[in-house]
Amino acid sequence: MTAYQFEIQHIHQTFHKGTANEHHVLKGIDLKVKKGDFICLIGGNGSGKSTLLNAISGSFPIDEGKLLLKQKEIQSLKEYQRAKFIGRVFQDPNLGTSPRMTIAENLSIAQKRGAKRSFIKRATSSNAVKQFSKEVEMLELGLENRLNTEIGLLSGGQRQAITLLMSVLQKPELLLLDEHTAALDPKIAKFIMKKTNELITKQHLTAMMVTHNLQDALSYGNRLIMMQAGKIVLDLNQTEKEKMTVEELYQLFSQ
Ligand SMILES: Nc1ncnc2c1ncn2[C@@H]1O[C@H](COP(=O)(O)OP(=O)(O)OP(=O)(O)O)[C@@H](O)[C@H]1O
Repeated sequence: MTAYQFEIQHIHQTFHKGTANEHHVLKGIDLKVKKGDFICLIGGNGSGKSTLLNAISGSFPIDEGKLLLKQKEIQSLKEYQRAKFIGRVFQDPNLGTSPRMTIAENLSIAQKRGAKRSFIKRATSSNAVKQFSKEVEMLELGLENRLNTEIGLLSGGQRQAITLLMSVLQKPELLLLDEHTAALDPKIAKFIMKKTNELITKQHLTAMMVTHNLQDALSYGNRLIMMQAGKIVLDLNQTEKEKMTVEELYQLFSQ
């Protein structure tokens, strides 16, 4: 029997239950994810992609179903508890970092999640800085020389690169990327996508990435999932993905 890294078992989610605005957004989602799977998740506006990632990370308690991470049920855990093993990057580069803290301090928070601030200060003044410097260097943005710069002074692209690094610093059991390049200019978006792929492959991370870029969805990862109206309607493996063209995928998307 395959031991999956992550399993979604029959998730349902309805918002505004019992009111005129009742909306059944996730309609019985099932998914088995192997360790090292890098899944691209596509689907039209409002199909439920972000809601699915929110359900996984614990933004709200799910109505029905189970979430199993390495065979342990996590659906009852609070969002902050899941954050210890689930990394997340959002579309907005302003989310996920503390703007008034330096790059080093932000990285320190990511590394010592849950530690007291005094500990974070000590960590940034010790060998940790050297280690951060090495990690930041791989982003190839020259930010290793600006570790004491406040995050709020960085450009959106630089900030998103740091957020990405922070999300993988503790080697998450599952990494969730929600259109994390969508707010960036095309050049930096391409660069961040390349770095994302490098980080995921190098660390053999298990990841789910929401994207509206069909080319990225075909180029990256080993599996492609499409959602429509709260259901998974397409699930392609690596071989099927390699055979598919953007035009063919677009046709399926538009059905
Ligand atoms: N917390 C919430 N309360 C009420 N409705 C919600 C909530 N979260 C999501 N929805 C609704 O669920 C539906 C699906 O939204 P979701 O953001 O998951 O779609 P999506 O596939 O990520 O879309 P997009 O591509 O536009 O980001 C939408 O109609 C949205 O308004």
